[in-house]
Amino acid sequence: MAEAYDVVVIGGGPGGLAAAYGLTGKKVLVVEDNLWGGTCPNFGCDPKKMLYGVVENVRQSQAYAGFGVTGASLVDWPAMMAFKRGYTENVPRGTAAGLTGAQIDHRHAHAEFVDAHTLLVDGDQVTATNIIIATGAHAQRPDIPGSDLLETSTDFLSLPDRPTTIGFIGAGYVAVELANIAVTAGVTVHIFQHNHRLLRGFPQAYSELVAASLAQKGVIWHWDTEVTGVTAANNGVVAQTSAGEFNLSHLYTAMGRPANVDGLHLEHAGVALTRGGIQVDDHLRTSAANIYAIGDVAASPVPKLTPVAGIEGRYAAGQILGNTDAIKYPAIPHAVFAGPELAQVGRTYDEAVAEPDKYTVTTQQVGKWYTYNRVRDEHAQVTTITNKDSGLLVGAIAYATNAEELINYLSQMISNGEPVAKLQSWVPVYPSVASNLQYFY
Ligand SMILES: Cc1cc2nc3c(=O)[nH]c(=O)nc-3n(C[C@H](O)[C@H](O)[C@H](O)COP(=O)(O)OP(=O)(O)OC[C@H]3O[C@@H](n4cnc5c(N)ncnc54)[C@H](O)[C@@H]3O)c2cc1C
Ligand SMILES: NC(=O)c1ccc[n+]([C@@H]2O[C@H](COP(=O)([O-])OP(=O)(O)OC[C@H]3O[C@@H](n4cnc5c(N)ncnc54)[C@H](O)[C@@H]3O)[C@@H](O)[C@H]2O)c1
Repeated sequence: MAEAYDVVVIGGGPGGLAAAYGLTGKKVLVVEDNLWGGTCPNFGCDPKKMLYGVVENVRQSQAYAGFGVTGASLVDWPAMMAFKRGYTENVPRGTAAGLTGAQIDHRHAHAEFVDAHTLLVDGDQVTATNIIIATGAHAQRPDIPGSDLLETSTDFLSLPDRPTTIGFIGAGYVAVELANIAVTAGVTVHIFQHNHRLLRGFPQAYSELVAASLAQKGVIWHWDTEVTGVTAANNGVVAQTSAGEFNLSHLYTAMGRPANVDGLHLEHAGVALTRGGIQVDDHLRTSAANIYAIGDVAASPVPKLTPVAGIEGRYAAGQILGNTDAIKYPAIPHAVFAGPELAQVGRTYDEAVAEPDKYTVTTQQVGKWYTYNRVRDEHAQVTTITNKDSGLLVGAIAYATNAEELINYLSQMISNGEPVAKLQSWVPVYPSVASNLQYFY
């Protein structure tokens, strides 16, 4: 007989785990067919930022050359990867142990739908009143000859030895962040982008600062370039492109991350797809009333990030426990770890300049300010967007060393609707990222 649960969660990443831990009092099963913890701690944010920490130290140390630091600062690739593995290799076991400790049933197995209340979990039938789909996303592959020779960010993040020459198809988050790690470590890096725009979600002027910084570090940009095919070579691959042929040790696809829906048999449960993933309403309910979709797999109108998957997981759990409010997202900050970081939150630059009667947009070159001068960050730049009626901060963009921390503070002020006057009665450590806040707007 099929085992019966109140809720089955498909996917043991940040979204699925947040949902499972939020379902207090329910009989829950979590099913994961790869590594417990999902993309972020195994193949995404966390290992990426460990490598970033190493190369940021090199970049910052180089910035002080002639200002008190002498001698070459270089990346030892195998040691950097061993440092990363020291963290990642404990993630799956630790995550599964957490579920055991919380007495949440979990199975390392593949799940697929039989109908809206029944799943096949590695061949066993399991029934559930509610099902939460939290299956994440995967790297898109272009439809070109030799596509199977392309590697992904997951392969990059476990490269045991430093490659000589690599390429990325695409100029979004993944390509920019991994190219920065590689080029700072002494690798020759090519980026092939089919148009002339990187980091689409950020204001163009800011994205171009990142492009210029990467070019200065040695990244070779190939704008308006299509990769048309890939063939195997002795020491790697040859990329055929509209700009000619390139011999590369590795070529990575970084063209976006479509939803993981293959093999789920959503059609058996009446769950509809749309552009961007599984169609959900403002309660994260799919077209099947008892089934929710959260995180990267859901076509919810928010960036696909770990904190978003967490918010959506906790929200879906709350719905199953009886809450009926529509989901309301707070201001969601995001950052590209590009050495230095480009980060933003809230109302976007393009939205604000389109409504000059409503918003004041203030851009300041802050490289000569004490805070940025002391970290040798001469190109630092910050834009704030305020609402003309209320005077409140509604958006911000920063390109600076530790921009992610600056944006975290500004994000808190936006979410809480705090006026700048509130900063007068707040005492941050001086000098620090926070001690500048009142001067930005
Ligand atoms: C290189 C890289 C860097 C990133 N850096 C950042 C960052 O700095 N900050 C940030 O906020 N976000 C970052 N992200 C995005 C972040 O990793 C995702 O937004 C987050 O992991 C989404 O969580 P999720 O639970 O929705 O999906 P996932 O973490 O992908 O988890 C889904 C899980 O479901 C499992 N699964 C899929 N199908 C089935 C099935 N049929 N049966 C059972 N299990 C299944 C998968 O194996 C996977 O473990 C990065 C992503 C990448 C690739
Ligand atoms: N720091 C972070 O928060 C972080 C880091 C990495 C990934 N992520 C998440 O992962 C998602 C996926 O990242 P991504 O970089 O794969 O996608 P992306 O959507 O950020 O960028 C995709 C890039 O590929 C380009 N592209 C698309 N088709 C192409 C083609 N045929 N030829 C050449 N270029 C092509 C696009 O123009 C774009 O520049 C992000 O949107 C984000 O949600 C977040």
